[in-house]
Amino acid sequence: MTELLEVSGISVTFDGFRAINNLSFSIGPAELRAVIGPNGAGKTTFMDIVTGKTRPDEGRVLWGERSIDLLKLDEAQIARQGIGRKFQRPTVFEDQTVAENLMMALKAPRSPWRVLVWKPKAADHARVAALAAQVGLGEALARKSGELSHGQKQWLEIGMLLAQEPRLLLVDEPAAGMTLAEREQTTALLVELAKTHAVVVVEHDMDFVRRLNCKVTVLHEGAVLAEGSLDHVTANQQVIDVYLGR
Ligand SMILES: Nc1ncnc2c1ncn2[C@@H]1O[C@H](COP(=O)(O)OP(=O)(O)OP(=O)(O)O)[C@@H](O)[C@H]1O
Repeated sequence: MTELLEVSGISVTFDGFRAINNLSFSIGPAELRAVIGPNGAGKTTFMDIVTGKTRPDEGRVLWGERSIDLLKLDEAQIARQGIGRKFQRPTVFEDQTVAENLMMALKAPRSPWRVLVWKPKAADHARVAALAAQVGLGEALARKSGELSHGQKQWLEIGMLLAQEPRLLLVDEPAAGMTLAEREQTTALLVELAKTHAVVVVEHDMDFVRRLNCKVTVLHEGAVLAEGSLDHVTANQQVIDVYLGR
């Protein structure tokens, strides 16, 4: 398949409530996509399904050139396939420096006994410096993460995700709580990343979505209500009724 991720006809019911209802979604290997929709539309549940946290009752989730069936894999296996998720609240280790946080996130040996004896090599330090530069923290390598601004912590976390070499990044409300300057830098970072990755951004801030200048998927009641450019979806009367016009 030419898409990196292809989700078709998924549904999930919680205690009789259909949170996802015959949802289909696909994204290419170098594509930026914004997912918007009212509270309870199913955005989080959709990401939970892609990352293996929630199992759909029906439907398919296929991944990569070999159309791997992600529904057969557990969360850790899906992450290893190259799917990274960034939650809204940053979870960096505040007592560690930027460099230390990035080093911990590198694709180093993970078996318990090897981790104990693992010593970063010159190439690992170079990779950490490159990751920091990529997310705009090149000058902040030695700073304690707890001292960073909210926006910088978000970028550090994106850097830690990138350290795992994902092909798809799922990013939840990256602009929340950011200053205008930080939002602009975040836009530039996501646009740049999407030249070489699939990037799905869940966001409520419509100004931020407009600046992303990408295809938009509108979810409502667990299904795709509209898809296309932001101008296209915001002209859709149903989208206005259920989301924009509130
Ligand atoms: N584990 C669960 N058990 C029961 N209901 C759930 C569960 N998870 C989600 N839901 C329900 O499914 C619906 C979709 O929720 P979801 O969190 O995916 O929406 P969302 O679009 O992410 O909303 P928001 O913008 O508020 O984050 C909601 O009505 C929610 O209450």
